[in-house]
Amino acid sequence: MSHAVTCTAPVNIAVIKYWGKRDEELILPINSSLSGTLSQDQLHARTSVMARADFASDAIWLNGKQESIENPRLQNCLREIRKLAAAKQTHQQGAPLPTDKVHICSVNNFPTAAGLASSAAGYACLVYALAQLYKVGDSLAEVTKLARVGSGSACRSIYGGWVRWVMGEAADGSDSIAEQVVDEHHWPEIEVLILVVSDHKKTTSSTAGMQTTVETSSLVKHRADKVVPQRMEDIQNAIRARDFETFGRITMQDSNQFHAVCLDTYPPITYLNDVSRGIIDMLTKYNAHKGKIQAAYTFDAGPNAVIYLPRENVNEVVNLVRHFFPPAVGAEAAFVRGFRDVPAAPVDAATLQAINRSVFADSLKYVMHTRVGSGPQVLSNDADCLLDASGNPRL
Ligand SMILES: Nc1ncnc2c1ncn2[C@@H]1O[C@H](COP(=O)(O)OP(=O)(O)OP(=O)(O)O)[C@@H](O)[C@H]1O
Ligand SMILES: C[C@@](O)(CCOP(=O)(O)OP(=O)(O)O)CC(=O)O
Repeated sequence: MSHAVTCTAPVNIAVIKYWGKRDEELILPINSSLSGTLSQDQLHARTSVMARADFASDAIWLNGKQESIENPRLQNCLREIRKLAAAKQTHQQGAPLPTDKVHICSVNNFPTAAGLASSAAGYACLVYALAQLYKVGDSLAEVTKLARVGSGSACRSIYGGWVRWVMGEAADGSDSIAEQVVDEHHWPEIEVLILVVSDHKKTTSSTAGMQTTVETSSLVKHRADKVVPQRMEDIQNAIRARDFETFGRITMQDSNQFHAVCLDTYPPITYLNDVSRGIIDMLTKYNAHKGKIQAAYTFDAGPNAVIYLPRENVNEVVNLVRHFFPPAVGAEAAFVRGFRDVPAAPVDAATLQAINRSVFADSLKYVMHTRVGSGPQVLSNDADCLLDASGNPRL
């Protein structure tokens, strides 16, 4: 008898950053964090899981290639989910036995490990699918804890909309969970641009980087204890009130502080490059020229910019990007990709004059235009399964 489930899960991009653990094994953070979940129409992981008593061993295929199942993060997820299934004895309700082996097959519809939060979508998708398979998915709070032991930021991808990860206090991690603040329908005016910077040499992984920060930075303690708690309050109020001015200011300040803390790490960590700094400069001058925040940038552990902005500003900002960070000649057609067309148009001379910076051609790979979207979904059509009847990846 075989059991199989296929799910999709979204990427999330934090506006209050998670950076630093108080427990490496359980993945418990030193501060709470908050993110927007991005639409799965543009970015998602899709994962099929199948359990059978006669599989020789657990196995995983990622983007068409078999990977080691011994990855400790993966092992943590499998162990915790089986523990839960055994405790709840869900096999008596038709779920596989916790001792059955599982085959896992996953694909991302976007580049893996390119700083687009693939690990967040990947682990969220994996544990969400396993939770359905073992029939332990009733409490989403529990599922967020399972995702957390795969990758901290993954716990926020279990919900759509705007999501907070409450750091918790318990040593066993029982209260370190993600919760939805508001769903994806609350603030539909907000859209998202991801400016994918051409240079994708991954410098320092988030896991290693934040460990060195906690060991060496004195600023990070101040950030976690004194700055983030108030920002968490303020940004949640801003989201509830759909107050973009406050939301945008806190988003940019928190990104800036995260990168300041990286620089305060010894040896220092630099994730931003000249293109990233150029984007910050352009948006800072643009916002100043307009006299209010029109678009808010945030950067994770890499040079790519994520811009949260109201729909009414999307055309102008995309055309500013086309002006100051133009694609190579001939690459214009697929430069902006997303859920609707953003027509190329000249930006008015006064705005260009106010920004007054040199053009940085061929510095971006492409711009992904997306929005805030829903949490993980179960795909119930057999044709969506990535594994064939005998548990091998479908070609
Ligand atoms: N669909 C998936 N299923 C399971 N694991 C995945 C999946 N996608 C990515 N991963 C895991 O995440 C790793 C990539 O994570 P990494 O942190 O290097 O990149 P990223 O998540 O794109 O970047 P960042 O976390 O800095 O935004 C992969 O090597 C793999 O172990
Ligand atoms: C900068 C960040 O994107 C860091 C994400 O770190 P990870 O969740 O990738 O780290 P691990 O828990 O070690 O897997 C900020 C954020 O998403 O909050």
